[in-house]
Amino acid sequence: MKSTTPPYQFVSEAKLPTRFGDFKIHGFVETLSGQEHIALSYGTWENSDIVPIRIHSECLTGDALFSTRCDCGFQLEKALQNIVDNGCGVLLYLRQEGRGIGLLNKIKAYNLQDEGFDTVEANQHLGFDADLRDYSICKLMLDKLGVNKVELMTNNPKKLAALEGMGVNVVARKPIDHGVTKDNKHYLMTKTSKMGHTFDPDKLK
Ligand SMILES: Nc1nc2c(ncn2[C@@H]2O[C@H](COP(=O)(O)OP(=O)(O)OP(=O)(O)O)[C@@H](O)[C@H]2O)c(=O)[nH]1
Repeated sequence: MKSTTPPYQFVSEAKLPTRFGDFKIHGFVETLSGQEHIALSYGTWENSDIVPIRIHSECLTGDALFSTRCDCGFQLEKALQNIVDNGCGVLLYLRQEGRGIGLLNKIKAYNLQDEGFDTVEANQHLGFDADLRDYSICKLMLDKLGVNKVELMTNNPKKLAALEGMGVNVVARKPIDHGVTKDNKHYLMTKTSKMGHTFDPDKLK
């Protein structure tokens, strides 16, 4: 009999105290590619509760190196703070750097943006679609954590559609239009005009 390998697997979990509060970290892997992803959880909930969650795509430059040319690091901090303030919640941290093109390609895209391309044109000039991300692992992560109903922190309607397409009950969207800097304003305006992001226009003036 042929055995079917699941596309994603849970691997392990542990305590993760942070500057924001005491989280747990849960590790997952894409079976075929070996790509690793993590979830952070805070507090407890019942199956029927609405749990605030953020799906955050890896951004080494913004999340770990304090870059101000995107809003990623600011959003990551805001999401963790929101979760702690709420008393419970989940952050899915997906290792899909550079909207899926990888770190070094993102640096190439930044190089093109330094020359005047916008974030979408730069990807396309390198031969990539504007956004290559796949959210299908989120379902396993949320199932493993016992999350059925969510309030999603995002400005990106594609994340909402992806979750709903997998059968996750998205009860509400919480905007996370946070972290506008002089260095990322043009980037955020491009995401709004070309990638369908919703962003409070007053914050981009
Ligand atoms: N290719 C490319 N990727 C970028 C650029 N700037 C940031 N990124 C990546 O874009 C992704 C942003 O992820 P998120 O903040 O989770 O997603 P988002 O689409 O902005 O949606 P929300 O923040 O949820 O509203 C990360 O993977 C970053 O590394 C860029 O100029 N080019």
